[in-house]
This record gives sequence, C-alpha cells and structure tokens, in this order.
Amino acid sequence: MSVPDQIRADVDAAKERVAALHAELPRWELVVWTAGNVSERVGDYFVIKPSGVSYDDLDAEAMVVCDLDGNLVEGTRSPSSDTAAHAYVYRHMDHVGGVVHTHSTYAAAWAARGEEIPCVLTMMADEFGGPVPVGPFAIIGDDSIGRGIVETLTNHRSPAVLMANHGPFTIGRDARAAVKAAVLLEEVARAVHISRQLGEPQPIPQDAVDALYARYQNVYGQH
Ligand SMILES: O=C(CO)[C@@H](O)[C@@H](O)COP(=O)(O)O
Repeated sequence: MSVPDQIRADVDAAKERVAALHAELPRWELVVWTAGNVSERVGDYFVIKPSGVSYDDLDAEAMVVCDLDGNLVEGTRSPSSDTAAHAYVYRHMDHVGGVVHTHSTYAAAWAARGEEIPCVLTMMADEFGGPVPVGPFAIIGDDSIGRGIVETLTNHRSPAVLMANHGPFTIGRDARAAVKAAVLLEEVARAVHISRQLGEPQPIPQDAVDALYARYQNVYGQH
C-alpha cells in the first residue's frame, strides 16, 4: 500500500522533517537507546519512526506512514510501539500536527511521583501556560495511553503531559513544535527539581502567567 498521489510530495517532505527531528532527541539528551519517537500529521495519515531502530539509522527513507487508525500504509518495518497513542491523539485533537514521546530523565522522575510540575519559572508560563499536568497510568498496547493524553490535554494550555509512571508526551501544531515542547519540558523539570532540593519554589501569580503566555505565544520571536 501507499499514500494517495495528491499528498505524495507532502508525505515525502514530512519524512525528511521527522527524520531530522528524531536526531534532536539524543542531541538534547531526551532519550537513551531508542526510547523516544516523533510523528507528524499529513492529512489523514502521519509519519512516524519504525520501532526500535537506532537514531543513527533514522533517515527519511526509514520513516513509515500510518493512517489515523494506526495501520501501517507505507514502509517495510513495524511502526513505533507508541503508534496507537499518536494515532489516538490525531483522531481526537484536530489542531495537533505533531506528537513526541520521550522518557527524559527529570520529566520521568516527576511522572514517577505522579506530581505535576508547578508553574514557578517564566519559561513554564511562556511555553506551558501554567503547570505541566500528570496523566493517568496506562499500559502500552491499546488506546489507553492516547486516551489519557487527550483527556488530560483537552482544554489545557500545556502542550506536555507527564503520563504517570511512564514519561512525557508532547503535542504541537507540527512535529518541530512538539519537539520544542519536549526539550523545554526537560529543562524546566530539571530546574524545578533542583530548586526544590534547596527550598520551596515560589509560584508565579496567575495574572503574570497569563501575560507571559500571551506574549510568548503571540509576540516572541522574529516578526
Ligand atoms: O517505552 C517504550 C516501550 O515500552 C517506547 O516508548 C520506547 O521504547 C520507544 O519505542 P519505539 O522505538 O518508538 O517503538
């Protein structure tokens, strides 16, 4: 099988982007071995990595394509073991164009405690719009993880969720935005963890969180 001709070029471009973005996971020390994955939506399909393949071997040609039910439609290897979770998110969150899953150390440590990361840094207000929430414990193999991600992030500002006893999933308008959220998540998870070792981090007032989030989401960057 393969994708419809009218999206062939878009799928091929997404394969290049998603392959390159997988290299960002070891670059920012968000993964060990093969323990992380990135996907990007292309119409009624999404591009994702093959399961268990070294990041050194993940080029555009290695990427596989699935439909929104998580069925493999293009590629010679099995898709990521988290494909069902990515697919569930795409089916139930129309605005999401990219999904990332890692087991990054500090975010996983907060997930192991089932504790949300409090909004005590301006970087958290900027990128997450408040605390980073915890999602329910769910075992890989069906829609449980995807359902937990969607239930937690629907109507929530955060693009990241700490799945209890597991690790972070992030979402974005595209795969790059989801990777960025995963990178900043691990940074704030580490900083708040370190802060709490020496005292009690101080929450940012809600009006300041709202102002910082609005600026960062709508003004920050090149214009
Ligand atoms: O933690 C798990 C499996 O338990 C996965 O998220 C991780 O190993 C990545 O798996 P894939 O290589 O994407 O299949």
